Amino acid sequence: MNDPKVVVALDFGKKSEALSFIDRIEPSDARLKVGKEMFTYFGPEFVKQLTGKGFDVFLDLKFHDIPNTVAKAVTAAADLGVWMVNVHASGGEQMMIKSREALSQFGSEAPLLIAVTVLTSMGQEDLLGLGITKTPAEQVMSLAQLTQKSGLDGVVCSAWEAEQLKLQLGKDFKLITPGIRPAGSSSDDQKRIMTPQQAIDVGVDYLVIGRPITKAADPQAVLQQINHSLNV
Ligand SMILES: O=c1ccn([C@@H]2O[C@H](COP(=O)(O)O)[C@@H](O)[C@H]2O)c(=O)[nH]1
Repeated sequence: MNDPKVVVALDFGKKSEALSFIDRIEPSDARLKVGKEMFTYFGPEFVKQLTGKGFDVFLDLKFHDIPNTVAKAVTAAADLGVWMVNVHASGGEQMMIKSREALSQFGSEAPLLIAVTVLTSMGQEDLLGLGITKTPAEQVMSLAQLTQKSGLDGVVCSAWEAEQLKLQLGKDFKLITPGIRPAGSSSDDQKRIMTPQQAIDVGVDYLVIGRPITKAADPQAVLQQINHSLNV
């Protein structure tokens, strides 16, 4: 598979567990996501270890700060050689534009720059708690429109919003969706979920999958089953 659709969220508690999984898969099987937990424990060296093995790494640190700080943070991510990096769309247009501009110096080597819209662990009630009266779908759409206007490559959203986003923002605007659950697996703390096959069918570009793989007795076997079910 030349363009693996699955991005495994490497939320392993121990580095040794992550490495033993990685040693049993190929870069053509999956891309890897390093998030806040593993990055905080193991830092840039861990990311370099993964890129050194030939894996595409999505550095999921969801930067959200003033424009200057975030532009420098995404530059540091690009210096690490990651495939994709993200910011929070709610950081606003100026923050996203400055980040996009900061990556222009990397030319064709620049990582994909995407923005988080509404976390997949959130539903209508959670938005109301923040004083947001839009539905999750409406809020995702307005943040995605702002993201596209700011020149970014795509968004993190749930698969529930994918069809409408592709329709309104075009097929080249990348959709990366956590909240993916194979049929029968626990939803954990995710609220807007879909199965891998359904997500591909509604037009998602990359599926972020963590616990259904990382908590399995045989993570490599589960990944292969998911890839097989996708038939891509
Ligand atoms: O809206 C979002 C944004 C990021 N995530 C991250 O994706 C994985 C999902 O892991 P699962 O175990 O498959 O639930 C995790 O690292 C989150 O930090 C998200 O879930 N939702």
